[in-house]
Amino acid sequence: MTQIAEVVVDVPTMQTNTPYSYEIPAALVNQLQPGMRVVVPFGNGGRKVQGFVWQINEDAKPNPEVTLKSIDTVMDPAPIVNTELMQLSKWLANTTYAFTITCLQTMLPNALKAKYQKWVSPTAQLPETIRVSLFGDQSELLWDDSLPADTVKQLLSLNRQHLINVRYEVSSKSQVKKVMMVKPALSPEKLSVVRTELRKTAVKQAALIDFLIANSKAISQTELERTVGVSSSILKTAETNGWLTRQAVEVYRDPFQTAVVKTKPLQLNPDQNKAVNAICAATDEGQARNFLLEGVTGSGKTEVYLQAIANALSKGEQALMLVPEISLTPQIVGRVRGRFGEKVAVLHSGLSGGERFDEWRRIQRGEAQVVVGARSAVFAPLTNLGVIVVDEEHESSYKQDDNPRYHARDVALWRGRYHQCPVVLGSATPSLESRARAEKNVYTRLLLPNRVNHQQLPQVSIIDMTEELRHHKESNFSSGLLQALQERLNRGEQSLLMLNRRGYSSFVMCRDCGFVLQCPNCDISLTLHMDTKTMKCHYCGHEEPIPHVCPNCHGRHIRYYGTGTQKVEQELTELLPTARIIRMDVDTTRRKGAHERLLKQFGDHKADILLGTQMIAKGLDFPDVTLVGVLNADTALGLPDFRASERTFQLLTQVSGRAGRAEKPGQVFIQTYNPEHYAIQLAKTQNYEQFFVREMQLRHRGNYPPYFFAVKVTASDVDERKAAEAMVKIVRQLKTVLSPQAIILGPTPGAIARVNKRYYYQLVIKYKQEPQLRDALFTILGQAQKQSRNGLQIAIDRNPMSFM
Ligand SMILES: Nc1ncnc2c1ncn2[C@@H]1O[C@H](COP(=O)(O)OP(=O)(O)OP(=O)(O)O)[C@@H](O)[C@H]1O
Ligand SMILES: [Zn+2]
Ligand SMILES: [Zn+2]
Repeated sequence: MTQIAEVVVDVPTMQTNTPYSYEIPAALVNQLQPGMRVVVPFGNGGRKVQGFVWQINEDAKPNPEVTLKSIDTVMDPAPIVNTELMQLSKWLANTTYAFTITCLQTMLPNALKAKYQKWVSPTAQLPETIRVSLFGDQSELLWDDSLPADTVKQLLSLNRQHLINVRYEVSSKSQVKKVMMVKPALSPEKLSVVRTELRKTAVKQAALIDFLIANSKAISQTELERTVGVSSSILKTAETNGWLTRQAVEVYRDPFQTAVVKTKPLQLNPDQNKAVNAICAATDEGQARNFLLEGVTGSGKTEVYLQAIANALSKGEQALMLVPEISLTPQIVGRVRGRFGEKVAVLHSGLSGGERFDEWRRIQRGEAQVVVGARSAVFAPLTNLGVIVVDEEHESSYKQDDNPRYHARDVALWRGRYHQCPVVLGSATPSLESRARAEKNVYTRLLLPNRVNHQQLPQVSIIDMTEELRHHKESNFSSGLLQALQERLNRGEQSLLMLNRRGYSSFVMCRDCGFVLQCPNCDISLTLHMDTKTMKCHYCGHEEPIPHVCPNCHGRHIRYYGTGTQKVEQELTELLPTARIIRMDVDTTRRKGAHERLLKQFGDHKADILLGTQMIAKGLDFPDVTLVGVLNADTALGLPDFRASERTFQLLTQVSGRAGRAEKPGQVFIQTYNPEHYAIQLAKTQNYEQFFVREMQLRHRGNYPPYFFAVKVTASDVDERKAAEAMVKIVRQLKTVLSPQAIILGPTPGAIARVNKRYYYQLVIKYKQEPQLRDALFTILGQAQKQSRNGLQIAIDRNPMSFM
C-alpha cells in the first residue's frame, strides 16, 4: 500500500496551481501531516522546490502507468499552516485570481519562505584544467546570480555534457534567535572548595566563582561578562573545568520600543454601552454577526473595541484587531498594550524580519491572545477567535495592490464566519460599500453619534484660496489660519497642520526652457530628495545626482522645488519665529522608531505645531490640540477617480476630528480652491449621512460601486504594441461571455503609461451578475502565462480601489 501526498509546489504558474502527487517514503509515513513544508523534486533537471502538504491519501491506488516522485525531506516538525488557513488560502486564490502558493506564502512571515541554493561539483570526467579554473581547490561552487555571465554559459554547457553534478538545497530563511545562558554546575559548597584551591593571581576566576556562589539562577552570558567583568575565554575554561554549564536558549526579539502604561477600563457612556453589549452577546452566543460601528471622531470607538476584546478573553477566546499601517499609529498599539499587556502581539511591516517571525511564533504557540496589526495581520494564526475588529475600515491600505490583491476586511469577514464570532467594522466615515451593506441589514449598525462627554465637534471654516490670493502675495497660509495659529501660541495650546502630499511633489525644473528631469524608464518625473541629495524615481527606483546644468539647453538656471513640508516649515518659521515646530513626513520618519519619538515629543509639549503629511490625519488623540489647519484640501479631488470625493471627505473629516478632543473646544481651517464642492462642504459639518446619500446618487447614476462590481485587467509588456494587442484580444474574448448589462471601459493606456520600461494598458469591467466572468478571467490568465516568456504580463484586480 502506498501513501500519497498532494503537495502545493512553490512554482507559481497556472499549470502548477493544483496540487501535485508525491509518494511518501516509508520513513516519513508517520511523520507527515497536512500543512507541513516539504522539499520535493520538480521537473526533470533534478530541481528541488519547497511545497506545502495539502492532503494525504492513506490508501491511494497509484496509476501503474506513472511513476510518482518521492518527497525528499520534511522541513517542519509540526504543521505551520492549520486547516483554517489552508481553506482560507483556497478561497483567497479563487476570489483574487492568485495562485494558491502565492496565497499560502502571503499568510506566513517571510522567514518561512524557501531559500534556494544551487551547488555544482565536478564529475570524474571533467578535464583537470577546467576543474582547476572553475573550482580551484574547492569541491563545490555556489551557482547564483553573482556568477559572471561567461561562467554561467560554461556551466550550462558542462551540465548538458554531464560533466558536472548539480545539487539543489532548499532551506528556510527563518532564524531563531538564541541566547547563551550560564548556570553554576556545582553546589555553593563545592564551589567554595574550588575557590580556595585557586591560585592567588587568578582574580577573575575568583570573582566569577563568587558570583556563581551567590547566584544559582541562569544568567545570559553577555550579562555575566558585563557584571563580573570576565571574558568569554574564562567562561569556556570554567565550563571545561565543570564549574558551570552553558546552554543556548531560544528567545523572542522584543518589537516594542516603549514601556506600557497600564490602564483600566473606562466607565462607558450609554451609546458605548449599547455597542459593547451587542458585540459581547454575539461573542457569548458564538454568532458570526457583523457590525458597522459608526462613531464620530472622538466618540470613543477604541474603548468599545477594548471592552469587547476583554470580554472575549474572559471567555477564554482570542481577539484580532486590525488598524491601518500600524507603524503609523503607535498611539493605538500603546492603548491596546496598556489594557492587555503581555497578551498582545503586534504584526506590521515596521518590524524586522526576525521580530515578525518571533511575534508570529508567539501567536502560533498560543502565547499571545490579542493580535494588533496592519493588513497582513489578518492571517495571524489564532485558533480560537472570539472577536475581530477592523478599525478605520474605510482605509485603502487594507487592500493589497500586489498579488494576491485581497482586502483585509473581506478576509476578516471570512474568518468571522469560520470562527462563528462577531466582526466589528469601525469608522467615523465608513466606506460606501460597508454603509450600503448596513442599509440592507447585512451588517448591524451601531451608532456613537456624539463625542465622549458631549464635547462639541470642532468648528470648521472653509477658506477660499482664490479669494485669499487676490489680497496677499503667494503664501501657504491664509490670514485667518495664521491668526488662529498665533492665538494658539499665545494661549500655550497646540496645532496640527496637514499638507496633502500628492499636491507637492518635489522636482527640478530649468527656468530657461522649462525642462523637467524625467525617469529614463518611466513616464514620470524624478523626485528631488534633499536628504540624500539625489533624484529618484518612485516607481522603478532609478536614482541619479541632482543636475547643476540643464540637460536640455545647458543653461545654469535650475530651480529646485523642495519637499512641500520643508518649504512650508521654512515659511512658517519666518511667519511665526517663536513657534516650535515638529515636521513629520517621509524624510523625518525614515528611521526606525522616529515616528513614535516625534509623536511623543509633541505629546510632551516639546513643540507647538505638528506639521505633516496625511500621516498625521488619523488616530491621533492629543488633548491640547485645539487647532487643525489643512493647507491644501483639493489635490485628491483633481484625480480622475470615482472615489476622489469619498477620499477627500474622509480625509478632511478624519483630520478635523483631531481638534478639540478633550475639554477645550476645537477649531479647523480648510484651505481650498473649490470651496463649493460638496465633499468639502459636507466635511465642514461632518455630515456623513448627507454625504452618503449624495454620493450614492452619483454612484448610481454612473453605474459605479457599490451598485456595480468591478474588475480591472491590466496588460503590460516591454513592447507597447504587444500590450495593446493583448488587451484588444481580451476584450474580444470577454465580450463573448458577458451579458449586455456589463460595461467595459477601455482598453486605455495606464494612468502612467510606462513604468520600469514596461507599457501598461488596462480595462475595467463593471457588472452586476456575470456567472461566466470568473472562468473567463482564469482562462485569460492561463493563456497569458503561456506567452509570458515573451514578456507579456496580465494582472487582474477584483474590486479595485481605483480605476486609474
Ligand atoms: N467612556 C469614556 N469616558 C471617558 N473618556 C472616554 C470614554 N471613552 C473614550 N474616552 C476617551 O475619549 C477620547 C477619544 O476616544 P477614542 O480615541 O477612542 O475615539 P475614536 O472614536 O476612536 O476617535 P477617532 O475615530 O477620532 O480616532 C480618548 O482620549 C478616550 O480615552
Ligand atoms: Zn522609473
Ligand atoms: Zn533648460
